Amino acid sequence: MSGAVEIAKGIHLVGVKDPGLTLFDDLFPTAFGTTYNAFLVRGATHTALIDTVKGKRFEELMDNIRSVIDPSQIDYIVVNHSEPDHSGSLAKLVKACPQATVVSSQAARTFLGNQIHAPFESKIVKDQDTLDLGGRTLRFIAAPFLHWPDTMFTVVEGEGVLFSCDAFGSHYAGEGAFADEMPDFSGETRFYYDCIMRPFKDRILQAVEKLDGIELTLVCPSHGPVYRKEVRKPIELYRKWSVPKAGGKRIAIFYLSPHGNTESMAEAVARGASLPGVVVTQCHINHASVADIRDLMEESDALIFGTPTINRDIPKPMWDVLAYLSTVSLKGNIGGIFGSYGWSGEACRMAEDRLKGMNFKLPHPFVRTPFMPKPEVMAECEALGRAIAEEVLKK
Ligand SMILES: Cc1cc2nc3c(=O)[nH]c(=O)nc-3n(C[C@H](O)[C@H](O)[C@H](O)COP(=O)(O)O)c2cc1C
Repeated sequence: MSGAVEIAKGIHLVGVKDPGLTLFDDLFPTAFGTTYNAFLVRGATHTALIDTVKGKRFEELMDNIRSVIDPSQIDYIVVNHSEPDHSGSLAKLVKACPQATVVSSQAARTFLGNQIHAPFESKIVKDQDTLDLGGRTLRFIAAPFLHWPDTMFTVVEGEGVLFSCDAFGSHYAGEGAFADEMPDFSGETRFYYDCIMRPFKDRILQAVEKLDGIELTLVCPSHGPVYRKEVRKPIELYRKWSVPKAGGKRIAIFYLSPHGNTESMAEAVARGASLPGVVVTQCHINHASVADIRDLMEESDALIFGTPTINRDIPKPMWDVLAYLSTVSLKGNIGGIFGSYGWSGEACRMAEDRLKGMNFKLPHPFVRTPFMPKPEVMAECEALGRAIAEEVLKK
């Protein structure tokens, strides 16, 4: 239902739209569906297809390609990233175009080998390598971890056409091909960044810097609309969202406390951590938004978690907070744990396992106590806070 659209002379958008999709990757809600963008780039002598579409939509991709050229004329299939929403049609495509060479990073080639258990012609490219299509040259720009280790951008040299893979994308299946033809979808661009790109802020800044010297005319992400006006806008937004906030040393204490005991311990931890030069924030997780919690995680040099034991477990709201750790770009990996319990007290050990699993350094053993903390336990909580603050100040 999508059809091919010529977005520049000899460059066609041949991907497909999926406006009915409500949940992407079984993980992220998509209120406006999505698109799987693929692009046909024709030179005087050779033709390249940039990315494919998800496997179930292969026939529509082929129809779109056929409306422009005979698929047997495709010489190269560039895989900017091997995730199946972009490479899922590759196995069928290499059968349909046996003369085509698959061009990718080494990492993508390895991942494709684990997805397509059949041989295919392959060419590995590195950062800044080029590929001649006859009067038109593709340049490859390594962009690792945007958002998989294999990712690269492809640029049509001298024409400023950037195929940016998942970077700058949006789950938004609007009418037409271009961003300026559609209602404002900037909320979807931000949501996409938060869901997919946010854990890789350092890598984003490195990749965006590589685009600085290129005069861009079109920015073509692999999801959502293509930018032909204000083409630098999504790139500059990525830079803005990824630059670390300036400021002194910060420690955040996340806790919840049905009966107030863990809260008392949190106050003692905060007292201990409040050394000169350290700003301590106590965050009752049920009184903060997810966005606030994730921002606080990213701004803080150390994260301390206070959790009671409920039904022999960490209570779900705290598990959720511990899960956010893998969805943000952490500034530091210093941590601590404390909490009250009644009779079995499993939660602190579980939280410790989670933090160790995330490579956290724990300068002080966790502090836990049955029910109401005694003065000596409060002193231990202060010592925990102080040990963490001292560790933060060393950095
Ligand atoms: C619904 C519920 C279930 C609980 N289950 C456990 C448990 O399995 N093991 C345990 O050691 N304590 C359990 N407790 C006791 C709490 O951990 C204890 O009351 C603790 O002091 C609560 O900390 P808080 O005052 O910070 O809320 C449970 C408490 C509640 C309310």
